[in-house]
Amino acid sequence: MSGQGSLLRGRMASAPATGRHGRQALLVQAKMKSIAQNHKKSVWVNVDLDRLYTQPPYNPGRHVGPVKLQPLPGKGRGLVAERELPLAETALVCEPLGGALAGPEGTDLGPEDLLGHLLREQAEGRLGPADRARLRLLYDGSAADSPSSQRSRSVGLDDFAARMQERLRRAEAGPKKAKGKGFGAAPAAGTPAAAAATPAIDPVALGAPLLTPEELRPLVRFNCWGNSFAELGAAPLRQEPSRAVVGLWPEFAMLNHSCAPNTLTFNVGPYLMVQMAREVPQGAELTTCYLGELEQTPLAERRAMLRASYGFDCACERCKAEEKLPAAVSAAVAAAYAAGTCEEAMALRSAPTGATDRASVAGLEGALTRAVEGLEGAMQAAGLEAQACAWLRSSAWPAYWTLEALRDLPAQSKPGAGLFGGGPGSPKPFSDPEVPARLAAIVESVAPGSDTHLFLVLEAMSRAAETLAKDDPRMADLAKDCLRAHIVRYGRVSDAVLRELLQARSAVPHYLGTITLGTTQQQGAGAGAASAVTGPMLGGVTGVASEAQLRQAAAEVAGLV
Ligand SMILES: C[S@@+](CC[C@H](N)C(=O)[O-])C[C@H]1O[C@@H](n2cnc3c(N)ncnc32)[C@H](O)[C@@H]1O
Repeated sequence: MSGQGSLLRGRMASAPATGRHGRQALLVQAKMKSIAQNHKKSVWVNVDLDRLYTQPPYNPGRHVGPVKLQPLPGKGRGLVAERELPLAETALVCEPLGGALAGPEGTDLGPEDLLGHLLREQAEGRLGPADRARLRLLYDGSAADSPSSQRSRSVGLDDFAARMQERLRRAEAGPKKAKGKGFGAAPAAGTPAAAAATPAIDPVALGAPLLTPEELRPLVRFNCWGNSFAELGAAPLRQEPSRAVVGLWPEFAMLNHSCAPNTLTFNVGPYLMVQMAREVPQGAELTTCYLGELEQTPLAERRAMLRASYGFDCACERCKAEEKLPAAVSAAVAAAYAAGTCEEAMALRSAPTGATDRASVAGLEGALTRAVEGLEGAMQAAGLEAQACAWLRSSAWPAYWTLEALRDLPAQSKPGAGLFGGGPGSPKPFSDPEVPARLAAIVESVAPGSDTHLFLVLEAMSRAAETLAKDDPRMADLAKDCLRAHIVRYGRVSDAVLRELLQARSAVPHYLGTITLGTTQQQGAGAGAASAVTGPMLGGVTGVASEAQLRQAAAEVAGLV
C-alpha cells in the first residue's frame, strides 16, 4: 500500500503556480506539504510486519513508538501518546523479560507458572543483572504514590532495555560508575521534575542481588500477560504450532487498564504486539484491558476483579458511564448477565455434542429473550446514546451471545459441545449472517480487533457469501467490516500478507472460551483441524473481498493506501 501523501502530492502538482492563484497555490502547497510530512512522520515503526507474521527467523527487535512514560495521578506510571496515533498504528513490539513460558495449547498458564520459570532461569544463571534490575522496576503492588513506586517513576521507557544493558555492561566492565541521563538519573537541577526529585537508582546495585520468590511473586502477578493459544493468523504462516504462553513484557507492563481500551495486544512468536485499536490524540493515555474474558461483564464484576487482583478501582469512561445509569437500566444489565450465566446456560457451553436439543432449551431461550428485551427496552426508555448502549450490551454479553446462538439453530438441531458441536449434519454457526454481524458490533465496542471480533466479522462475511449475491450491497459492507477489523489487528502489512492472514484465520476452528465455534468437533485452534472448514470460509474471503474493497477498507482505517 502506498501512502496517502502521494495522493496529496498528485493534486498539488496540477495547481497553478503563478499570480494571485499562484500565491494561493503556494499556500495550499505549503499546507499540503506539511500534511504530507505529518503523514510521513506517522510511519515511524521500523518493523517489517510482513516478515514478522510469516518468517520466524526474522527478529524485529524491540520497538517503542511515539509514546512516553509519565506519572499519572492515582495510577503510578502510564504510557502517553507523544503525538496523534492513528488506528492500526503499531505502538509497541516487546521482547519477553527472562523468556516467555510456553505450554500445550489450551493450558491456562498463570503467574505461578511464570514465577517458577523465572526462578529457574535465575537459578541457572540466565537472568542476569540487567534483567533483574528491569524486573525490579516493574510495579510491585505498592500503592501508586508510595516511596517504592516513586522511586521508579523517573525511569524512562527506553531504559527498560537498550540503555539499561549498555550502562550495566559499562559499569560491570570498568571502574567508571554509570551516571547521566535516562535510567535512574536525577532530573536536571532547577527543572520542575527536580522539585519532585526521587533518589537516583544505581542500576548495578539494583540488579546485583538475586530476586527472592517473595520479591518476584508480586512483580509477576501485577505485570504478566498470557494467552492459551497462538495468534490464529500468524502462527500458521510462521509454521508454528499453537501454544499457550505467559510472560513479562516490560514496556507492555507500563500500560494501565481501561474496560474499553484503545489498544489491542497479541503475541507473535516471542514478541508481544500492541496495536492502536482506536485513534488517540496527542497526550492521551494508551490503555489495555486486564480482564480477559471478564471484559464482557457488568460494572460490579469488573470492579471486584480489578480490586481483588490489581488493587484499584477502575474509573474509565465505560465504568463512569455504567456508574451513573438509572437504576432500572443497571437492574436490567444485571438480570441479563445473570440469565446468560445461569447454570443451564453454562452447562450448554460444555455439553457433549447432541446431549441437548433445541426444544429442551426452550425455557432458557425464553428467559434470555425476556432478559435481552428487558435491557433493550430499559436503554431505550432512558434515552441512552449508542456508545453507552453498545457498552451495556457488552456488559451483558453472555445473554446476547447465547440467545443469538440458540435462535440461529434450526428447531430440530442438537446443540452441544458449546452450541455448535459440529457432529455429522450439525448446523453451521450463524446461518443468518446478520447474527454474527450484530454480535461483532457489540464486541467491537470494547475490543476491536480481538480474536472474538475477528472471528465474528469473518463468520458474518463467510455466511453471507453463501446466501447473498456478490454484488449485493450488504456483501460489500460485511467485506469492509471484515477487512477493517483485520487491518486494525495486523497494522501496516502488504495486501498479500493480509490476505494470507485472513485465510489462515478462516481455516482454523476457533473457540471462544469454552464455546466451540468451529464446524468440526475439535476444541481449540489446532492447525490439524483446519482442512475440515476451509471450503466455505475461504470461499467467503477470497471470492468476495476484491482488491478494490481491500484497498478501500485500508484507506478508511488509517489512510494506509
Ligand atoms: C501493569 S501495572 C501498570 C503500570 C503501573 N501504573 C506502573 O506504574 O508501573 C498495573 C498496576 O497499575 C495500576 N493501574 C493500572 N490501571 C489503573 C487504573 N485504570 N486506575 C488506577 N490504577 C491503575 C494498578 O496499581 C495496577 O496494579
